[in-house]
Amino acid sequence: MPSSSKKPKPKASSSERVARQTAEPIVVEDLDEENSQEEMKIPTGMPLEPWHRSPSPFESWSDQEDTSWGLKIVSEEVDGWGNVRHETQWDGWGRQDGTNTTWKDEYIDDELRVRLEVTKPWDKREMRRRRRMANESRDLELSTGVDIHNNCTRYRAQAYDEKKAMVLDLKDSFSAFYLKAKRREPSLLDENLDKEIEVQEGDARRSQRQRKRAAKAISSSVPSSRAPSFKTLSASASQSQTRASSSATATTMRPTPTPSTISSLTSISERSTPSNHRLLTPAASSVTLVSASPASSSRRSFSHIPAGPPMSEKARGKQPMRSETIPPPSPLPSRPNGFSRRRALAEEWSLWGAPISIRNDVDDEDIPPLPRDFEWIEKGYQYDTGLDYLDSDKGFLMGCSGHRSCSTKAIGRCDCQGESSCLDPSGRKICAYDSKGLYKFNVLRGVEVLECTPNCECSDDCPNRVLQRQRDISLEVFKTPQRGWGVRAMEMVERGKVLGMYTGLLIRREDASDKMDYCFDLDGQENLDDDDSDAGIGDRYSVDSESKGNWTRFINHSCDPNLAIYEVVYDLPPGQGTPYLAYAAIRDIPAGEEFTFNYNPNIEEIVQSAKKSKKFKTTNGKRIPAGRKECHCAAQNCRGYF
Ligand SMILES: C[S@@+](CC[C@H](N)C(=O)[O-])C[C@H]1O[C@@H](n2cnc3c(N)ncnc32)[C@H](O)[C@@H]1O
Repeated sequence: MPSSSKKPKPKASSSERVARQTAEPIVVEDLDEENSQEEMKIPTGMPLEPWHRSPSPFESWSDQEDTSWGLKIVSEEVDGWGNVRHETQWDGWGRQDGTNTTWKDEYIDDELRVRLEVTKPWDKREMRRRRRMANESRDLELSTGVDIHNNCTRYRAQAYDEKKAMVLDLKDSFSAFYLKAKRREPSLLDENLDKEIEVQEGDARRSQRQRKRAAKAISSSVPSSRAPSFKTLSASASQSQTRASSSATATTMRPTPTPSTISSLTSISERSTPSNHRLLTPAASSVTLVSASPASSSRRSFSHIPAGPPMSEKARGKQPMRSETIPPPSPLPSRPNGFSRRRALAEEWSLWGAPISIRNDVDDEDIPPLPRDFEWIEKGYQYDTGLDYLDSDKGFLMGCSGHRSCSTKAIGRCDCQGESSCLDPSGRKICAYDSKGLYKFNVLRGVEVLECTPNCECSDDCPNRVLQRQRDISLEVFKTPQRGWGVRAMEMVERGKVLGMYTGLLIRREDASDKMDYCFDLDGQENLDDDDSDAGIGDRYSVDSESKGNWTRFINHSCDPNLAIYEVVYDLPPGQGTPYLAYAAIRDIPAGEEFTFNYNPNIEEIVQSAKKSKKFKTTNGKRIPAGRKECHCAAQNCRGYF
């Protein structure tokens, strides 16, 4: 439906502007004129003029500034640089010749740099069209008879990406199924196999439709044009409905305490003991989360959020290979009026596992300051330009034959542990987890833990699949007085509990700088040191979670941490320098205690080298090594910097 907008004054087209700015104006000829053919002839022997696009005919407007017009976008044009112009139809307006459209550069809010509400009907229609195109055929058209400009329009390029992602989705589910089926019954007739594969692919499509419906439910129930449009919402890979529904049941069955039972997290944390596992549900915390002036603060924070495209094909491609380990987002219940920005964000973050809530008792900041295109990645990496090859073919990963070989005691017998360097003192391969899935802290720093891979035949509850499991601890992202936002659990966490992984954009080490607050080198250290002698050497990588990541990006540093980091691989090859960074509880952590880890395990070396080179700076009267930050962890053994 057309939305209302201010006056239809079309701006001069870009070529028109060029014509106006050049000292020697380009003569604009009306091609409908009878003699236009004469004008266009290029005299032989003359050098060719640079190519100029024919400018739109000049139109003058004498509209009142405050006139509102209904408008409808009817087509768009994308140039080779991706700039978009919309053809717009204005209600009750037309030229004498019967035409009633104008061309306008992309409808963008100059201040917020987001597409305006008026483009929504058009964007939706285009998306439906692209999806139809992607669904109609699974062929990938690599070259066409049409010219390169048409081939590169947004319409075609996005349809191509979506189609590719869909094919990859199906391919993954197909090969996983095929491997399993073949191992289960090698003599399975091809005919039967074909039938089962059809069913499998049908399931993948069905779950894709369900995901889209879930994402639609979210976007349509947020009552603002600048509603968050977090791309991963509709971007999950094909996933098992069975697990999804069982996890949804678990969540809804939890008791919801009343506000009086959760008056303060601190008091709960004081009351909690390892034998007293208390659980706070985010439903309860959200009751108390409304800030002093919800309307104004939520409006302010909305300005960070674009009404951008609703999904990222890249994100979809990067969902974990073992699709069963993460359930698809389930449709959310309908929300009351006045639904807050904070709750919307918390609900989105909660789609991937146990609930996450957001709380601020310190000031009136509504939500953590996120880049407006922030994208949630619960597990895995996205790859920076040129690094896609690291996300290699899963077919090369080792696989075990399941049965009892994955027992935590006899892990050495597992075929997938061929390359494992997790060894006991006598050189035998050992499992990094106990039978409850708790990390045993028996692995040397830098040694990668090899969990079972997508090619293993064992089930999802295999004791050697831990980091890849769905997150089951409910969390709270909360504002601290001196360390910005932090994160804590809403329930007691047992020693060895594996909480999750650091996710984000995988970049080359040399592209990481000390300015990047959310960047961690893939050796478990925050990247703070510009003079890092490792930088640029060999295949070393870092993970940047500034604009893509999950709750772990909120974990602050402490000189007396309660979490440790270790390295894990399961759907990427071991030894290529791209392990996942897993967080495990070093000790029992009471509900409400902030999660922290040591950003600089090798701080001693850093201090020694600062002493040698005499590189120190003074911050708030404290003398700290250059490149370090002042620490406010408040631990008894705090060094004062990290
Ligand atoms: C990965 S982020 C952690 C989340 C961050 N607090 C936020 O609000 O998004 C790292 C940044 O948090 C802050 N930070 C973390 N630990 C801190 C500490 N112990 N003392 C002071 N600031 C800290 C620093 O600004 C650091 O660069």
